[in-house]
Amino acid sequence: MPKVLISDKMDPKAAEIFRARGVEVDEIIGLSKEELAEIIGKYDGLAVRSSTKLTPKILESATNLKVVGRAGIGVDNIDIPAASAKGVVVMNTPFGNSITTAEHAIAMMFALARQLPEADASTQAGKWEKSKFMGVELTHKTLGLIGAGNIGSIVADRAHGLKMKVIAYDPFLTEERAVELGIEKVTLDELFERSDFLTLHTPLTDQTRGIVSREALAKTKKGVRIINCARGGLIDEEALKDALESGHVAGAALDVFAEEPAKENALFGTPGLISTPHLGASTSEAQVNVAIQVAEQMADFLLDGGVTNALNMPSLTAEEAPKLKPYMALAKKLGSLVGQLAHDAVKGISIEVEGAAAELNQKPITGAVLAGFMGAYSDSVNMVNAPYLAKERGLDVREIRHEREGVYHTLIRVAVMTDEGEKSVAGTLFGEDAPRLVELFGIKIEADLDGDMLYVVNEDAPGFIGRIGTTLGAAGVNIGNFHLGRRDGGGDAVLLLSVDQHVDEPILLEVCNLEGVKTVKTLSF
Ligand SMILES: NC(=O)c1ccc[n+]([C@@H]2O[C@H](COP(=O)([O-])OP(=O)(O)OC[C@H]3O[C@@H](n4cnc5c(N)ncnc54)[C@H](O)[C@@H]3O)[C@@H](O)[C@H]2O)c1
Ligand SMILES: O=C(O)CC[C@@H](O)C(=O)O
Repeated sequence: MPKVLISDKMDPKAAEIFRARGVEVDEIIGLSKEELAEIIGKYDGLAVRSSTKLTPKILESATNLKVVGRAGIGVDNIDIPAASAKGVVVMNTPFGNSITTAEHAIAMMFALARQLPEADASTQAGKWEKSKFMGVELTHKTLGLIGAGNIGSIVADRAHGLKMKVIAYDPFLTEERAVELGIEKVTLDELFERSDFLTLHTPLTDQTRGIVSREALAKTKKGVRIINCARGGLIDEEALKDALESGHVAGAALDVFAEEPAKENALFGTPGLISTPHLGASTSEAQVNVAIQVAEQMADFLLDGGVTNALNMPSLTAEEAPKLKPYMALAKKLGSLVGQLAHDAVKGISIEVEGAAAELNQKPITGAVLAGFMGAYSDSVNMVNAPYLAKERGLDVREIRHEREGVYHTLIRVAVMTDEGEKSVAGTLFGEDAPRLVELFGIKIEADLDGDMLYVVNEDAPGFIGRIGTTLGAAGVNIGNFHLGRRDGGGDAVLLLSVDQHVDEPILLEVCNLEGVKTVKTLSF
């Protein structure tokens, strides 16, 4: 009988389901990391919320662990690469707490508009300060969403009921989906300039970290009110404190903090701040939903090998898996490349397989492309839910199969349709299993897509490679590999550099300022 440990406070339904399905379960809450490392070796499954940190060190001791289930959305507390390397499947429950979290954001918005916590404290202190707490109405105010995925779109729906005007910045949101949601799609700057209330609903990624920065706050309307029920690192907390103190920001309601548990924080005590201890998902309904889902999914996997909502594993049969594995690795890298490089709203994506790839089940290849593509925008996407999410968001997904064999024995081409037209990338397998990019936006280029990379488009003129090499060298960035491509007949050249470390913003700016540079972007695989 498989054995599961529930190591965070979870609705009793989870344990009930495990037992009913024939899975042995222990519930031990509040273990230190040393205690967890000591006992984890006994378990086949680990069910967590956000308190348990599944680090590489703990995984080292997890000699029997096969699956980790996160009763919730964010998996920041689980080291997924380390779990994958160890062959441990990581699952989450991407939709179970969305309504609850959206409702928390709306509650925070009301609390800010009418200063409810301060008014409550003052009234209970016997002060009856009726004239001190002048509020604002929500009706006809503009609500700016950063991120309009599952939770953001529910917030938009509720805000419409409150007669608010909803605008959103989300690079993944198509015009069609925005129209369907009744949201006006705007640029990030416009969102900062126009919002009376601003609410965040994105995962924490390299692109979203510090998205509400000091510079961004300076662009906001005086008197803006800010709500964050997503992830702490999205806001520069020091800058927010200054903006609250100066009165530029009228109020901020935070459920999440850069460091959690936030027992101390520089923002605490700042006038206009409302805070809750990461309560977004804390309703009995949501906790029942996520507990049931996580227990069912983990029991399915441990008892029957069924895979649902896995973040690091495709749904596959035992025979297909080994053959498909290198093709899926290639597909995911190509999807991730276009996801990271597509700046405009993508309306559709086509996945074309040719040669040996055309003889295989195309669904997992498509799933891998979509997981790679959408993984550039959201951390809760996986092979299983990526096609569903793509459909829900109006992304037109096309699969094309050619039996023919071209220059390469096998080829996968991924094309995205944007307002600016179609852009495509293509890759093959070198040998049996080495994924290799062979074409990028119409330019022939051969590259491994691996680790940290730099994508540069420049004028095809002499001396450029020397200049970029010198600039990166002077900044202490070691180049592992250079891949070059140029458009036939002249014009732009493309450079893909493998670098030994993530290239920070100031260095990126230096590269950007080099003569002849048209575009620079960091990539990560
Ligand atoms: N406070 C809580 O207890 C609580 C509960 C549930 C979820 N969350 C967090 O809320 C966040 C949103 O969850 P969700 O289920 O809506 O996720 P989701 O993946 O459905 O939506 C995220 C959206 O963010 C968009 N996005 C990605 N990068 C962006 C960028 N650079 N700029 C603007 N938008 C960008 C994506 O396109 C997507 O539409 C996650 O961070 C999740 O962990 C918090
Ligand atoms: O489990 C919780 O309480 C928080 C969950 C939330 O942050 C999530 O990402 O699902």
